Amino acid sequence: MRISVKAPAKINLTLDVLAKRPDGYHEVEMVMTTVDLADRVDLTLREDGLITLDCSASFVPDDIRNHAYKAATLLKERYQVSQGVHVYIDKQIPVAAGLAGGSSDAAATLRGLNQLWGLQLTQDELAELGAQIGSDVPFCIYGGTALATGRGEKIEHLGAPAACWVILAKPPVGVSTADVYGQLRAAEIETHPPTGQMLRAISEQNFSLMCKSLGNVLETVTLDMQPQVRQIKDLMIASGADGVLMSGSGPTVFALVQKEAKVHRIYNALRGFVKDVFVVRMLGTQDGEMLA
Ligand SMILES: C[C@@](CO)(OP(=O)(O)O)[C@H](O)COP(=O)(O)OP(=O)(O)OC[C@H]1O[C@@H](n2ccc(N)nc2=O)[C@H](O)[C@@H]1O
Ligand SMILES: Nc1ncnc2c1ncn2[C@@H]1O[C@H](COP(=O)(O)OP(=O)(O)O)[C@@H](O)[C@H]1O
Repeated sequence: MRISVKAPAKINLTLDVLAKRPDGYHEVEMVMTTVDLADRVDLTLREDGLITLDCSASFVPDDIRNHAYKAATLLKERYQVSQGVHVYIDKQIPVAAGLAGGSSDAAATLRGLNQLWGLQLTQDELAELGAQIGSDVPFCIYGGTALATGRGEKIEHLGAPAACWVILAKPPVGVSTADVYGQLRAAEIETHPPTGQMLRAISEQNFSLMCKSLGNVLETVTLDMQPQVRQIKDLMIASGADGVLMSGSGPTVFALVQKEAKVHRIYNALRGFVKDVFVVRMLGTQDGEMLA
C-alpha cells in the first residue's frame, strides 16, 4: 500500500524574538502561513519493519538526520508499530531556505503514517510529537495561517489573509537557522514587528495593512551574512511589490502582490538575478483534508 502526502512550504509574515531562554532556544512570536510550493512525500508500507528513505535531491540526508526519517522512527517507537515504511521525498522546496521544507516533510510523514499504520492519532497529538523533531513541525501539521509562540510550537489558528500572489526568490546560498539565532542579540533588538496589527490585518483581510505590518527581527542578522538578500529585497521593491520580507532565518525573500499584471514584471526582474524564483498563492486557512 502506498500513499502520497503534500508537504507545503511556509512563510513568516512576522517573526519577533522576545527573549533568549535558559534552554538555548528563543521565545518567539510569529505569524506563519502555508503557500502552494510543496514537496511530495510518498509512503510505501514495508512489512519487514524497516524504515528507509530516498530523496530526489541527492544532497539531502537519507538517514536519521532527515526530519522525515526522524518522524517515522519516533512514531514507530512511541506506538510500537511492527510495520515499516519506505519514504520517498520529491523535493520542490529549496533546502535551508527559511521555508521549513524539512519540517514540512516531517509533518507530512507523521500525517501520512497516522493513516498508513492506522494509528488514529489526533492532529494535536501529531503536533506534540512533531515538536520533538523541530520547532516548526507543529505548525506544519496543521498548515493554514497561525500565530506561533513559545519556541514556535504553540499554535493558535487564524483565518485566511487577503488573497494575493506571493513571489519567492532564494539566492544560491543556504543559511543555518542555529547560526542566525546564535548571532542575534535578543536584548538589543530595536524594532519589533507590529504583531497585533498583523493579526488585525488578517482578521479584516486587509491587504495593505498586512503589507505594512510585515517584519522579521532575524532579517538584519542574515542581511549581514548574505548581502544578496538586500539586493533581492531592493529589486522587488523597485519592481513594484506591495510588501517585501525575508522568510524565517532566510535567505528566501518573498514579495506580496495583489495585481496579477505586476507579478510578471517582478518575476522577470528577479529571474535575471537569481535562478530560484517561484510564483505561488497562500493556502489560507487550516485544511486537514487538503494536507492529509
Ligand atoms: C526561524 C524559523 C522561523 O519559522 O524557521 P526557518 O528559518 O528555520 O525555516 C524557526 O524558528 C526555526 O524552526 P526550526 O527550523 O524547526 O528550528 P529547530 O530545528 O527547532 O532549531 C534549530 C536551532 O535554531 C535555534 N532556535 C530555533 C527555534 C527557536 N525558537 N529558537 C532558537 O534559538 C536553536 O539554536 C536550535 O538548535
Ligand atoms: N527532509 C528534509 N528536507 C530538507 N532538509 C532536510 C530534511 N531533513 C533534514 N534536513 C536538513 O535540515 C537542514 C535545514 O533544511 P530545511 O528544513 O530545508 O531548512 P529551513 O527550515 O531553513 O527551510 C538542511 O541543511 C538539511 O541538511
